[in-house]
Amino acid sequence: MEPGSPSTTGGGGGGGGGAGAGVNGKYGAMSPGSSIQGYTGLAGNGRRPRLLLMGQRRSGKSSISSVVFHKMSPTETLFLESTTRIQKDPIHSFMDFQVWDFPGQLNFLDPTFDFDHIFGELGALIWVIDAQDEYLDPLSRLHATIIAIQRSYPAINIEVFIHKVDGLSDEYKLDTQRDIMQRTQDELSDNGLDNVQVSYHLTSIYDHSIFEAFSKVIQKLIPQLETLENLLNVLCSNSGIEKAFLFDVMSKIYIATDSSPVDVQSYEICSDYIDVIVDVSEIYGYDRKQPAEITDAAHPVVPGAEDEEEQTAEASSIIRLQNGMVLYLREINKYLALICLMRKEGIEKKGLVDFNVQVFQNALQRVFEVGR
Ligand SMILES: Nc1nc2c(ncn2[C@@H]2O[C@H](COP(=O)(O)OP(=O)(O)OP(=O)(O)O)[C@@H](O)[C@H]2O)c(=O)[nH]1
Repeated sequence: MEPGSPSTTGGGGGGGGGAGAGVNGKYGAMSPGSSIQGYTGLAGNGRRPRLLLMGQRRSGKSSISSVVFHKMSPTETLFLESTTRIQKDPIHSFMDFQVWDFPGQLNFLDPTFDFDHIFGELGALIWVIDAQDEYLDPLSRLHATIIAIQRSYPAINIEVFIHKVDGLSDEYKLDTQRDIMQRTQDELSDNGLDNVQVSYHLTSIYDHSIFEAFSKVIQKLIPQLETLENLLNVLCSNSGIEKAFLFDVMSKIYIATDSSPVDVQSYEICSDYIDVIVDVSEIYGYDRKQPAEITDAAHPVVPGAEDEEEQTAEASSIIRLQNGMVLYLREINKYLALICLMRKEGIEKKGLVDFNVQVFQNALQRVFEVGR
């Protein structure tokens, strides 16, 4: 959370220390050293991955970028004007990357375009197809693009967003996806490209699907992903947590989760929880210094100001749900928050959960430090 997040520590009815049935003896404190096992090393080349948003005119590229990265409400996208030149949007978050939004009418396969300038940085090509519109033409442009870039830039992840599926029945959505996949596979095979990995996502800006799709796209670009998953697995198994997500708060993209399957409802409730926290922060938050600022000689703690502990304490919050589950949120750093879903018995040992989360947080910091 940004400085200004609420000091909701212990809020929402958490911290109950009732009879500890259910978790006794089952979970244990994590040892600080054990949690960074499985660390696999980093690319650490200091480059900013680039996400290229391409597709036909009015397919929804600018809307996607505005909703996910600029918190625009989906209905406001109705008033977006057509993009006339490449929009380069640097995103500063837990990982710096760039989003390039291409005008739909631009023919970047034209030899006058500097291919290397567009595709040279490692990243992802996100091809947006309007599923409510005629898609055969856009699909052949996608095929031509993959064929043109594959040999020179095989490391680019190709992600197809079958977009605007909010207006379609479940059956029609799946039929459309199947058709697009089949046509793409056939076309690539005919061109001798049998092994190209293309991922498909059904998306809409009117629900969580666009955030989930972006989460998957971004995760592929995080060299530490495997380590983060291992850390979350250790945290879950030691703390009675059923599902844990590490979220980038501002974009609501989850950058890692434990290896149990993601069910849409858990993801949605965690994502909604972030909205609640961000809204509360905006109203009741106060300016908190970052730890680096506090120890910085240029910014000494002013006598009489809130004490150092309060200044640096991470925001946290607990919400008990009607179905007996508990949502536990803890700020990890300026950008990231951990959100866990657990049974109410799990939170009866809140001290243990807090301790394990602290160990997880320290390990995470070390992982990112090595990355830098
Ligand atoms: N129903 C529905 N409409 C959407 C969705 N995403 C975008 N739109 C609408 O699609 C229209 C075009 O969106 P834009 O984001 O301007 O499309 P674009 O691809 O950037 O268009 P160009 O800039 O011309 O290339 C807008 O009216 C959006 O409100 C979606 O998920 N569902």
